[in-house]
Amino acid sequence: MPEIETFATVDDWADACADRLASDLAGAVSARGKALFAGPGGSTPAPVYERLSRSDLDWSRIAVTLIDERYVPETSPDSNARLIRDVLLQGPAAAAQFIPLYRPAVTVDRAAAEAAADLSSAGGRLDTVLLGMGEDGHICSMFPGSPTLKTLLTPVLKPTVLGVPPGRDGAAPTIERLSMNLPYLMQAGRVILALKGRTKREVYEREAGGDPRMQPIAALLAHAVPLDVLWTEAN
Ligand SMILES: O=C1O[C@H](COP(=O)(O)O)[C@@H](O)[C@H](O)[C@H]1O
Repeated sequence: MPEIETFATVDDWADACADRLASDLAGAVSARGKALFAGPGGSTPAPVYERLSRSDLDWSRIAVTLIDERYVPETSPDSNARLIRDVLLQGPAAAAQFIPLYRPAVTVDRAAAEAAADLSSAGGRLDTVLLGMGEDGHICSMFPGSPTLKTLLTPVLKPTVLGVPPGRDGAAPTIERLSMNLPYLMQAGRVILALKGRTKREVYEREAGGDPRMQPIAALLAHAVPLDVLWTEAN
């Protein structure tokens, strides 16, 4: 299990996350002339996105996407794309290409297939990833106990984006979603799991010892995802 790196303040934690992402993106641009980044939605990433958006990078060579999304248009307050546009794709970072997962389509599965094709055209392999985790242990839209979890956590499939139906009997997720699968994280250059608050640390430590077929955190550890875990107690 990777060491949990502890930061005294949210500022220190967000600086460290943003510095590592910026360093990975700069390295990829320098080595290949382009870079691909994927990040989460939710309440965690805003201070990291604010800092990253101010990084001195050749943003015109960087493509930005999401690790997961609710199946809603950007006009919805639940849209992860909206967070990315409002917080990350500002200032110098406005020059980046944005590849949304959501697009209007006949079904969420069709939208997922189109998003996967667009990502493949952009190079496919993620140079660096920012990952959040819910207090129920979900990462991306891999919800413990949900019907699509087993497929999302299957390590031998190709990296792709899948449609995620709502859980049964009101279980999470409450609406349709799109999610990268585990192989997408396995082929990334680096995955930074950004955790805030004591509860999330406890969930991470508990889930790490779980069954990799059922617990997303256990799957990250079992399948050699190149993981940094950065935590601050402050919420
Ligand atoms: O549903 C989601 O939640 C997780 C965690 O969100 P947080 O509010 O606890 O930070 C997030 O990583 C994911 O991208 C999002 O779709």
